[in-house]
Amino acid sequence: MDVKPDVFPFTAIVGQDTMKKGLLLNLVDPRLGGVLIRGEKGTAKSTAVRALADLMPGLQVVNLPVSATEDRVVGTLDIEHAIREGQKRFEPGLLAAAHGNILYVDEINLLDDAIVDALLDAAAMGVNTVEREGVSHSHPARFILIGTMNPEEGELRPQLLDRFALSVEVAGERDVACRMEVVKRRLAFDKDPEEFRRRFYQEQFTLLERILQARERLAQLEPSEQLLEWIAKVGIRLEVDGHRADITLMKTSMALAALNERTQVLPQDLVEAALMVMPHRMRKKPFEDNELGVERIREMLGDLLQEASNAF
Ligand SMILES: Nc1ncnc2c1ncn2[C@@H]1O[C@H](COP(=O)(O)OP(=O)(O)OP(=O)(O)O)[C@@H](O)[C@H]1O
Repeated sequence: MDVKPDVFPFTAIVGQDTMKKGLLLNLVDPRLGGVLIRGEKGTAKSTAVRALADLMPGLQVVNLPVSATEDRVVGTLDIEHAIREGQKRFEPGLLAAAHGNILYVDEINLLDDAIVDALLDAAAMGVNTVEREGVSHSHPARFILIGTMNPEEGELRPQLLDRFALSVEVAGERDVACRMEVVKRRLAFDKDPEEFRRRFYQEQFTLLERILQARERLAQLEPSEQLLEWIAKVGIRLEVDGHRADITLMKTSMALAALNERTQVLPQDLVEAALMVMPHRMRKKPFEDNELGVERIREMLGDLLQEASNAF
C-alpha cells in the first residue's frame, strides 16, 4: 500500500455504513456510475472519499471546486495556435486529470449547470470532447464520480440526479458511544498519524484484498432470468422513469453480491441495492424527504422480496 501518512484510514471511519458501502461498490465496479452523498456538514464525507482513494494503490482524488470555470474543467483548445500553425494545441483540464481516478465534487448542487452537464456527459460516455470554432479534441475521461451536497442548500435537477448510479444519505451519529469514538479517533490520528495508520494497517489490507477478490468474482457473475424479471418488477413498482434505474440496479446488486463474497445474487442484495439506486429516482410525494423515500421503498418491496426469496 502507498504510504500517505496524512490520510485518515477508511476502516477507522466510525459508522456511516451506507456511505462506505456506496463508495466501496464503486471500487468493485469502477464503471458503476458514481455516488451522490447527501447530508449535513462534518459527517466524514470528504474524509471518506480521500480514504477510499488511499485504499487502492495508485488511485488519486481530483478535486473539482465549485469555483472552477468550464475551461478549467473540460480543458482548452488554443484556436489561435491552430490557425497560425495548422496544429491543434490542447491544454488538459480536470476531466483529463481525473481519468482513471476519482473525481470529487463537493457541493455539486452549487456548481454551474453547464459544468455539471459537461461532467455528467463525460462520466456517461467515458470521453471528454471539447469543440471550438470547428476544431475538436477528445480524450478518454473515465472516472469514479463522487458528488456531495447538502439538500438544504438546493436540489440537483432530476435529470442530473438520475445520472448518479447511487445516492446515500449521511447524518451525524445519534449514539453517544459512537460520537465519543469519532472524537477519540480523530484526536489519536492528529496526535500521531503514522502510529494511528499502523493500528489500522491489517484491517485496511484485508479490505483491499476483499475488493480485489470481489472484482474477480464480479467478472464471473451472470445475471439470471429470474433476477432480470425481479428487477423489471421493481422498476415498474417504484414507477421510475426510463431504464437507467433497472440497469444500475442490476449492476449494483451484482457488485454487492461480489463484495459479500458470493457468485450468486440474493434477494437481500437486490433490496440493499434498491435502497441506494432508487431513492433519488422516484417521484417524491410532497414534503417527503429521502429518508422517508427509503422507508417507502422498503414497504413497497416487501411482498416482492417474499416472492423473490421463494423463487431463488
Ligand atoms: N464517522 C466518523 N468517523 C471518523 N471521523 C469522523 C466521522 N464523522 C466525522 N469525522 C471527523 O469530523 C471531521 C469532519 O469530517 P469531514 O471534513 O470529512 O466532513 P464533511 O462531511 O466532508 O464536511 P463538509 O461538508 O463540511 O466538508 C473530520 O475531522 C473527520 O475525521
